[in-house]
Amino acid sequence: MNKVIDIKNVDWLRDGKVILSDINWQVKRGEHWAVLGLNGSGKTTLLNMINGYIWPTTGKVSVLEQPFGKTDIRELRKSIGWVSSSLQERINGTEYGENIVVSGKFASIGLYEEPTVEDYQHARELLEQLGCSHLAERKYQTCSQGEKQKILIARGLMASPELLILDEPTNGLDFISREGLLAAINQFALQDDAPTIIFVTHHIEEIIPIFTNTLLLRNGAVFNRGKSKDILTSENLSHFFDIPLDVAWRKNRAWVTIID
Ligand SMILES: Nc1ncnc2c1ncn2[C@@H]1O[C@H](COP(=O)(O)OP(=O)(O)OP(=O)(O)O)[C@@H](O)[C@H]1O
Repeated sequence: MNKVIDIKNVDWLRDGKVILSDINWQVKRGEHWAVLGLNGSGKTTLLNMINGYIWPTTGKVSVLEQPFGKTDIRELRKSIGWVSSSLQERINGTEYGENIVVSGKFASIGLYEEPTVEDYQHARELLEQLGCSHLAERKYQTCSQGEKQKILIARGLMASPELLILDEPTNGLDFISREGLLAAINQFALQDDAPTIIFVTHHIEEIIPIFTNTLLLRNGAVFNRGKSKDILTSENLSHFFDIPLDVAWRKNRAWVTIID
């Protein structure tokens, strides 16, 4: 399978207002993308569409080569892992880390089906890959924000998805925890069997090297998309944010300063 996401000429209108406008975006297997945009630029709306929660007003959407309109969206969702802050709010705090991870297999919040010994083994392997095996036996409510995010990412990986969407996973993290989480994501993404990752952020410096490609969204439209090295330049981002910016690349990441 080559095209993980294929969005063609998509508009989405609500209450007479254009929320997404002429979106064209293709994600191929082997690529990992960052999606960058200010508040209200349409990032969540776009993710809702990729997950089949909303339908394009015009245009075509195909995910994992399943054209919307001709596919069972609920079946398709089993191949998509989605980690968002709204998920975080729905987790039962008294539940243990490994149970939360295992629940990802059933796409449920609690455990309604009986997991197997292999499921628990897989959950522990995922926690280990994210550098947090010790959280398996910890109650969720006793975990730090960064630890909670790692548990939720492991949960998102439990069903071995082909596409993993991380919607602002660093929200609420201090900079040390944030770097820890980004390092874990980077390392995980380098594995051969890693899913395609879409990483939504407000922060340019969070676009770590595995995010080879970047989509810039502004006012519900694609401002620019392509190789992160070409997209994250002083000139481009100054136009994008409409403010003079200087971008310095350090350790394969773009760091931004506002020029006064
Ligand atoms: N169901 C809806 N009905 C009307 N307007 C909507 C609806 N969903 C989103 N919008 C509007 O569409 C715009 C884009 O919203 P969206 O949540 O996609 O932005 P975002 O980039 O995810 O923002 P943030 O970074 O703040 O999460 C906003 O102006 C929002 O108010």
